[in-house]
Amino acid sequence: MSLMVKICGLREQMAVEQAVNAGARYLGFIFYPPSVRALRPDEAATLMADIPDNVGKVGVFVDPSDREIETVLALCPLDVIQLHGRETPDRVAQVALRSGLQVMKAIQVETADDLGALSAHVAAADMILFDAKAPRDGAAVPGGNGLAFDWQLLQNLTIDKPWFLAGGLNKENLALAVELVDPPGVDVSSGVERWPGAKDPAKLDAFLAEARRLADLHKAS
Ligand SMILES: O=C(O)c1ccccc1N[C@@H]1O[C@H](COP(=O)(O)O)[C@@H](O)[C@H]1O
Repeated sequence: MSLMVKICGLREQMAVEQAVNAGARYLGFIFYPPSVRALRPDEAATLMADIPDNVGKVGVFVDPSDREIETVLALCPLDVIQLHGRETPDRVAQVALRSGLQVMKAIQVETADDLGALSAHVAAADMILFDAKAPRDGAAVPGGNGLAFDWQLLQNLTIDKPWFLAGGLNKENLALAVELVDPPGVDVSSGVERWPGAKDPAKLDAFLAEARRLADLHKAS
């Protein structure tokens, strides 16, 4: 098993370099102004300048207009557009067609009902990401909340596209998550931070080392 790791919500050059050197497969940059991790396109472009081609650059959007996406793409060489709002499968397909990029659709999960539209999203998107539903507080952003959901809901899932488990992951709970869900990829933001928006070098290294350990364990078994 190779476990893909996506580190999301990057804002600092040092953290970008560290994530690349420690084996992250994807790096995520937030283009959603209400988030504490949001970046302007020019700031993100600077952070992306030296990322090697084998590491995917993911732009995270929430119900974006075409114009919002185009404004970011004018400066940022994204590989993947992550849609983390209430986008329908038709909208997902439209974004993929217009941008020519891969699209990762985030599905926010609380109960089995939240997986009802999964097959339509799988058909429309190139990748799927499962995250916890945001708190019902009206001020909450739809992701990056450090909240996990009931991972058992994803057990025995068969999806013929790459997919990621996200939501409240950290070094301590990664082994259990991987054992229960066996995801091809995992995605983390809060769990490798000192405080919202600031990545913690020690937590970042520990998370990526744990992901490598779990992948090696799986290979050896
Ligand atoms: O991180 C954010 O601020 C954010 C804002 C809006 C949409 C998505 C966002 N983040 C995504 O949420 C997952 C899970 O985060 P966490 O590990 O639970 O903190 C994160 O990896 C991003 O893909």
